Formats: sequence, C-alpha cells, structure tokens
Amino acid sequence: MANMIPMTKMIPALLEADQLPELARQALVAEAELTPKPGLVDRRGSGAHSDLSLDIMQRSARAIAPYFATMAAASCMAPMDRFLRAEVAAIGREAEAAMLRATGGSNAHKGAIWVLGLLVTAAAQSDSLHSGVVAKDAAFLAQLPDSARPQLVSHGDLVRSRYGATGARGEAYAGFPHVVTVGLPALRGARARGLSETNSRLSSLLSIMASLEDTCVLYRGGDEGLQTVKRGAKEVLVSGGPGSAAGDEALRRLDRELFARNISPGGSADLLAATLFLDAVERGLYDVERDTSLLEGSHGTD
Ligand SMILES: CC(C)(COP(=O)(O)OP(=O)(O)OC[C@H]1O[C@@H](n2cnc3c(N)ncnc32)[C@H](O[C@H]2O[C@H](COP(=O)(O)OP(=O)(O)OP(=O)(O)O)[C@@H](O)[C@H]2O)[C@@H]1O)[C@@H](O)C(=O)NCCC(=O)NCCS
Ligand SMILES: Nc1ncnc2[nH]cnc12
Repeated sequence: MANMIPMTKMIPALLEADQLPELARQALVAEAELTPKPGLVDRRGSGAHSDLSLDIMQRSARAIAPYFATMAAASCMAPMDRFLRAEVAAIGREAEAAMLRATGGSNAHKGAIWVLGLLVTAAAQSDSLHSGVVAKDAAFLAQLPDSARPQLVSHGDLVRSRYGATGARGEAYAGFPHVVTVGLPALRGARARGLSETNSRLSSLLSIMASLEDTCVLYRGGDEGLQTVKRGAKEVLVSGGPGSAAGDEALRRLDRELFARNISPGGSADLLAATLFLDAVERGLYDVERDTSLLEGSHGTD
C-alpha cells in the first residue's frame, strides 16, 4: 500500500495532507466513545448490537485509518475524475476488508469508510478547508461512476426498493446535508450556548437522528422504527436537550426503547463522525505534538 504523501502538496491554512487520516481516525474514536448514545455502542456497552463493542469499534478505527492515508495520497497526485473515483473505491473496498478482519467479521464502519473516505479525498486536494466546499467536492467525486461496483445486494439496496430511502449514497450525492446543514450547526450552536463538549456532540447526533433516513434503522425496524428514532430524538431536543433534566430523561427513554426494539442509528453515528471531522478540519484543530485535540471532551464526564 502506497501511503506516502508528497511533501510538496500541503493543505492551505493549518493542515497538511498527512494529518487528515489521523483526524478521520480521531473522529471515529470520538464518536464511538461519546456517551450516552441511544442504541449505539458507547462507553457503557454494545447498545443494540450483539457483535460490536467499544474495543471492536476502536480496533476497526485503527485498522481503516491507513486506508484514509492512501486515499489522501492518491488524491494529492490526481485530478478529481473517474480514475480517482475508481482508485478511491478500490481503496475503500480494501478498507472494508481490513475492518472485517479487525472485527472478526462485524460491520463496524462500512458507512463511515464511505463518508470519511470521500471527505478525506476531497479535503486532500481542496483549496479551501470550508466544510461546505469540501462536502461539495466530495459529492462530485461520489457521483462519478463506480465502474467496479460488485453486483451484491446490500441492506441499503433492500431498503431502497422497499421504502425508497436513498441512504448513504443519497446523502453523499446531495453534498452531505445532514453534516453541513444539520450536524455542524447543531454542534456549534450547542457550544455557543455554553453546553459541554459531550452535550454539544450529543445534540449534534440527536439533530441528525431527528431527520435522517437511516437505512440501518429502516432495515432492522422498518418505517415504524424510523419514526420512533426521529420522534424520540426530537423529543430529547425540545425537552431541553442533553444536559437538561427533562432532556436527559427523554434520552434515557429513547435509549431503552431502541434497545428493546433492537434498533441502532448507525448511519447517524457515521454522520456525527463526519461532522466532527469537518469541524476539526475547518478549525485546523490537529495538534501534532499532543495528538489529542479531537478526542478531548469525548469521555462523557466533562
Ligand atoms: C455507498 C456504500 C456505503 C454502500 O451503500 P449501501 O446503501 O448499498 O450499503 P449498506 O451495506 O446498506 O451500507 C450503508 C451504510 O451506511 C450507513 N448509513 C445508513 N444510512 C445512511 C444515511 N442515510 N446516510 C449516511 N450513511 C448511512 C450505515 O453504516 C453504519 O451502520 C453499520 C452498522 O449497522 P448494522 O445494523 O449493525 O449493520 P449490519 O451488521 O450490516 O446488519 P445487521 O444484520 O446487524 O442488521 C455500520 O457499518 C455503520 O457504519 C450503513 O450500514 C459504500 O459502501 C460503497 O458503495 N462503497 C464502495 C466503495 C467506494 O466507492 N468507496 C468510495 C469512498 S471510500
Ligand atoms: N457507535 C456506533 N455503534 C454502532 N454502530 C455504529 N456505526 C458507527 N458508529 C457506531
């Protein structure tokens, strides 16, 4: 695997191209560690997953990070065209295989490989670190043909034919609206209101959950399950949000309900990771010496 990045290709402003994969890894770990997340793996346990744990999520993040580096390197050396799209798709499929090896066959981060892979590739050759610009470039790349796409039928395909949900592909083709116009404003709005970093990240996740057509939820819980997730997330937010007594009570109710119905908002979790990634990229957060900037505040205790 060629993951050397030419030193001449620097990201303008504060980031260098080889810092992007590390930020992507940090975003995945920060998402996994964020607690308490309804139905999802977090520091408390496995949520609605019998085959995932925090340790498995962390192993998966470590296993796929080198592939983000390979994508960034490929992006530095090529224009944004169908050849780069094909190369990134091939690297993405290698990353999925590495994830499955690291997790003993569990699907920890398939959606995240797609979302962060596209964003890392776009950011590595963007003249701007503005989240909207990076997301738009990533959308352009996603829309180019994936010539080696296997003929397998995924859960997303089944849900698309049953409910018409466009899922992870639709989110990317549209320029990641749940990241740029939902997750990021919610994260920053919560910070501006003085919420802790943990509660700001939870507010961002819940805002995404309140409107996303999450194909993981649809696959396991059907349309009724999706309405439960959307309604429950809105209820937490309108009750005062995470950190308020009523909001925390509504969050605990939602968590119990998703656990009982075996529903997990995995797509929303991936888009929270993408939100944290773009937030860090735009703010030039990466700190080579300390290597911890994005992970601070993800422990559920601040
Ligand atoms: C475009 C691809 C992502 C393939 O998409 P498709 O829809 O065909 O495939 P799925 O297998 O259904 O995976 C999609 C995953 O995307 C996440 N997701 C769901 N809804 C959305 C949404 N609206 N927006 C964004 N992202 C979304 C979600 O991933 C997370 O959930 C997974 C865990 O869920 P779980 O229920 O446990 O899943 P399983 O174990 O599979 O099933 P159960 O039996 O347990 O129920 C976890 O992976 C999270 O990450 C969906 O799962 C893309 O893969 C693709 O085409 N790749 C080709 C390579 C390529 O072009 N790459 C380029 C850039 S890298
Ligand atoms: N924390 C999490 N729990 C379960 N599935 C996920 N997919 C991405 N992040 C996840």
